[in-house]
Amino acid sequence: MSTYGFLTTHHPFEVKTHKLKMVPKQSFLQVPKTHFRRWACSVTPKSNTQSPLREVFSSEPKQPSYQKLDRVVCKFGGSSLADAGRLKEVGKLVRMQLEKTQRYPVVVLSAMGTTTNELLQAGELALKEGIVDISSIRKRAYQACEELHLSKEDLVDPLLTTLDQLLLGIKFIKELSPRTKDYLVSFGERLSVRIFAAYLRQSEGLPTEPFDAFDLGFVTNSHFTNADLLEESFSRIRDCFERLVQQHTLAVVTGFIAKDKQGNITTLGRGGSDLTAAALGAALGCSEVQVWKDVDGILSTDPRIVSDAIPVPFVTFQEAFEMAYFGAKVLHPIAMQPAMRHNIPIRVKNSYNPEHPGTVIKSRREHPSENPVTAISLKRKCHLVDIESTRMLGAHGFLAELFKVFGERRVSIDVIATSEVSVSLTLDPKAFDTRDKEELEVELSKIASVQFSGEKAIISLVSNVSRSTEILARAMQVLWKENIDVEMISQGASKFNISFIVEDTHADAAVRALHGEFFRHS
Ligand SMILES: Nc1ncnc2c1ncn2[C@@H]1O[C@H](COP(=O)(O)OP(=O)(O)O)[C@@H](O)[C@H]1O
Ligand SMILES: N[C@@H](CC(=O)OP(=O)(O)O)C(=O)O
Repeated sequence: MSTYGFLTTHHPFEVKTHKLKMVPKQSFLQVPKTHFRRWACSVTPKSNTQSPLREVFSSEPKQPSYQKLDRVVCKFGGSSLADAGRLKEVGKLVRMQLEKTQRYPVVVLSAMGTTTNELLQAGELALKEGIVDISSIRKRAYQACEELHLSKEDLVDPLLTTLDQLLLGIKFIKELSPRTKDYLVSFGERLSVRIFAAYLRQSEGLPTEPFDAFDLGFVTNSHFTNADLLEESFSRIRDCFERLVQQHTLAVVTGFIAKDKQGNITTLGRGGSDLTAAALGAALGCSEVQVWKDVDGILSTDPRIVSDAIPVPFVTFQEAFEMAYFGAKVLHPIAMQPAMRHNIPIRVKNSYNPEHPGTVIKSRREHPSENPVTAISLKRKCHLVDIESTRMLGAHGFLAELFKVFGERRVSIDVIATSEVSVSLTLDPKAFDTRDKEELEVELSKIASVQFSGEKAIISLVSNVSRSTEILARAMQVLWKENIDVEMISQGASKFNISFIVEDTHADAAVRALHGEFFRHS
């Protein structure tokens, strides 16, 4: 076999033609044929797609029509806010920013430490065991208040009492809907901004005010647990900021949460505070959005797999998006969207090592990178679905019907490989539940024979795809030596990504081997 076509897609798309790309034979000569089983075809993003990403990644950056604020947005995630000691450190970083720019930054906070997970666990416990227990959340909030010399009665008790009542409600009604989950997890961010703003005001003497993002114009649709920010949010945020936040006020805003048009609290998906920060930066025309984490910026791969992963000084918005979408937990995938549209750089910094320059994310690379691979990301526990048409449909009709089934259930496809009548694709198990899976199986089996297999991993090389021959040859050599079978291979329509599907049990070894190959001399 000497011709192959490749693609990746996660946008809504239409299939145009099976445009196969020639790949020189010699690049695969040393790799046994059995090494790959699935190949991908070329898919073109649909021009009238509703996807917000489509608009972002196809359009030129817009210049804000309003006056640029020389303010920066500083977002601190849960890993930077584990306890009172960390809140003090973050306070120093905020002061440093103020001294540097002589302007108050806009601060965005996530929930402290692992509060969001604990809130979700408390919800499950109330639902399944009828036990209402917020002790870990109360303990963290009380300890922070005590160590920062703040009054817990005024600051956190009202919220904790409401949280207790909510869990009692879950216990008795025996229901924990996505809407209730969003209300439940919102307590994490609402607690942290109140504590931190009070600390900055009381101990640092700064004119600080806490704000819930929904009071500052953040409005979403009603897709609870993973809501989309509505376009009108941007003008609303500007208006609310002008009305509610004085020039001499340091606003501390909740990340992650918003409200829908009916007034229900919604959330922007796990890790969504990054998006809150980017949206604020875009709406207010800030000069930079800083995202403070517990690592020295975006690293060449997940440091929990490769302990000597190295910081990547520069990535483009598209590269950062590909990384985040394909599993790099460091940034929320959609966070790049507003920043890119308004051409606002995002800087990823380490709150534990503030001197380190971190990573800058911008529109364009000034100098081409020497390394063909920018970073490697990993998305685990994916489903691989093999679908073969059982009807006499042409490729267009078959694929159209197929994608309608996924589209109607809002299940997005990560990686796909097609021939005229058979398709292999991967699905993120977090994007659908057992009922969705059953429904998908029923609907798909009306037009095709379907086989789901779980426990697969997508390894993505975020890379310069114009060097794909070299990248593929080197990657395949390495995986072959490690005896790792590649079940599917796909080259991004975006031109920034080459993905391999392997057994989940081989994922760590594959990432280590690939990292060794592409970052050995860095
Ligand atoms: N490529 C990567 N670069 C940096 N960090 C990564 C990468 N992949 C995974 N991570 C993980 O992401 C974590 C930071 O993201 P997260 O915990 O969401 O931060 P925060 O809670 O501060 O927003 C790091 O501690 C690291 O373990
Ligand atoms: N607290 C939310 C939102 C968030 O963005 O968190 P973090 O910044 O810690 O990833 C979560 O845990 O998902």
